[in-house]
Amino acid sequence: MGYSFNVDLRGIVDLLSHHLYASPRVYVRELLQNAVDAITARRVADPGAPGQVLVESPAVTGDGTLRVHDTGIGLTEQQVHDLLATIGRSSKRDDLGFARHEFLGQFGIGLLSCFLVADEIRVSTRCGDAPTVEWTGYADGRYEVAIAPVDRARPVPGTTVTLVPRRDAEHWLRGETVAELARLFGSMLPIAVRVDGQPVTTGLAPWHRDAGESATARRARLDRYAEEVFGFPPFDVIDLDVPAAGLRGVAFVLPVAANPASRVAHRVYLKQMLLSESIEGLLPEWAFFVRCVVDTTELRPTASREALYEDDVLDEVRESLGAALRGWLTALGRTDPRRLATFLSVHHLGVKALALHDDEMLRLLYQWWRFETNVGPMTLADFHDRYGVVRFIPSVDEFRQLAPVAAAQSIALVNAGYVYDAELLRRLPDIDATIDTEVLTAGALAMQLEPLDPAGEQAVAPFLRVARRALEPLGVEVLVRAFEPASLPALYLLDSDTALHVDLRRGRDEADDTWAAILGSFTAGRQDLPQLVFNHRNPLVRQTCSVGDEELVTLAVEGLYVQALLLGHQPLRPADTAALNQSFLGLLGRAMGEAR
Ligand SMILES: Nc1ncnc2c1ncn2[C@@H]1O[C@H](COP(=O)(O)OP(=O)(O)OP(=O)(O)O)[C@@H](O)[C@H]1O
Repeated sequence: MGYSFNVDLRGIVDLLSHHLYASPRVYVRELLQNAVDAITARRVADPGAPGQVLVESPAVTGDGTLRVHDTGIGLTEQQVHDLLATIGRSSKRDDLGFARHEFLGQFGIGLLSCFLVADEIRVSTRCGDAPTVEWTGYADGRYEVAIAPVDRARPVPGTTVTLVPRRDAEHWLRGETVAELARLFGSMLPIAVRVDGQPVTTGLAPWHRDAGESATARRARLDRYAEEVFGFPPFDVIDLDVPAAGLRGVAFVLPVAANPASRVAHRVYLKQMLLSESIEGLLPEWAFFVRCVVDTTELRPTASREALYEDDVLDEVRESLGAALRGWLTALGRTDPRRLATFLSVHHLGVKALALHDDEMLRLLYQWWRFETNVGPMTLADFHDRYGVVRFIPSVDEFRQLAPVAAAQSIALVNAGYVYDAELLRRLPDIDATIDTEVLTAGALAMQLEPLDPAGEQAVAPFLRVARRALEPLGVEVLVRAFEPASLPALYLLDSDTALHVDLRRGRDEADDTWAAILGSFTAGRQDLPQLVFNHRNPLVRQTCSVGDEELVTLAVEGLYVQALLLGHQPLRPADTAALNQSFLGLLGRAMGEAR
């Protein structure tokens, strides 16, 4: 046997009025919406019918209540029972239960939001020539209906909704508060709304074009709007138009970098009524550098009207708005590259994140973003034109260390150590197969440094022997090469791969047996060591090579080793610090001894 659900009316009213909405202020929106929908409905049959909504605050009514009068279609007694007293019943859906396009409402619960601020809702309504009906609803789910006595019969069709405020909610009904909320939610409505006699609607969207308004004046007006609503003077304003979603609006480009992790909230109107000031997910995630204000006829609200319903139309809107922003960026590159460069200097992180998966954005960066290189700041396009292979180093420290040496060997290098850069450079062949990219490793650079001739090799052999003996305990391989700049005595070379194995080896030596065995399995068979390359063109190194005094050579080698570590921004291990102390104190001792 089948049963129907029972409903606890008080629980449902409480749920729908108190727990669906984030703030009581939405009651003004729901009342305006019902009034506007009623006028729309009346105008379907009678396009010339008056369209006015008048709100009277307690200051005007004088009895502590708030009243909303409209010149809409009104309700018959039967409709009152059917629509006002049945939760979830709405006149704004078609026979199949779909929302009718011309109306703002659809769920049949909006009026209940008035219980957020009121104990009692009274409706006096007249439809056509039918008698005026009075309905009173209470927060506990009871309601009363009666035909109005003659002295309260309405002279013309329309509806008045009266709210009797709850004790602690009177402030929500104050004239200024209601006017402010009516302006916030309804200023764009095409129907005249007055609060205590003052008009609150203009019917104009911020992006409208006044006849005779110049482009500069419109831009100044939009700038003021962005300041007022979003709190910043926009870097640029992008007009948005997605006909398939009945969407119009503008995107304001932030003048300062936004935190990619922060909430990106937009102001969204549905059929000219503000849905929410903080809608997320309207744009693709990467578009964190704009704030939008849009009006749409096709997107669907959730029942609380505080978010957009995730559906295919929203997906398409997201895609179209993303395309509009990308179009703006590429157009800026064509028409005003300097402005694009300024934009990129602020928002490069966002664009780089986008370029990881978007060829067009990668092309834009390739053409216009100036990377740090060891031959000065330069776009990748220029770099490629000048040097062919786009050689880069994926670590800032390594770049700092190798850049001057590479420059002296005429090797041009890009610093790709900042976030996303290395991945973007590796992706360059995706946008142009003729672009070669290559990571410069420390090992490859060492290969470029000129070896000594056989006689030179022989001459430095005693030095090498002493240097190797001094540095072997520190796990460093020693070489002598001749390279520029001659002012650099020694170069410490450690690429990331080797660094990893050096770390693992160190960990293995310091760990207990179990860990040592695990770490050992990673380093097995690898003998990579960092290299210390002495520069035979450096006068001090030449001198050290020719000194017969082994103790002095050892002290000099240790000192030069630690200096090379510091130049390469390498951390000093205890053994390195010990070598530094030994060298410094030893050399001082020798100098003092000689001075005596
Ligand atoms: N001012 C009014 N004039 C005429 N009819 C009204 C008025 N206010 C409410 N109604 C009727 O009461 C019904 C229920 O209103 P309610 O605000 O609860 O829901 P809705 O507007 O249909 O949908 P939503 O929950 O999406 O707002 C409406 O569908 C409408 O038929």
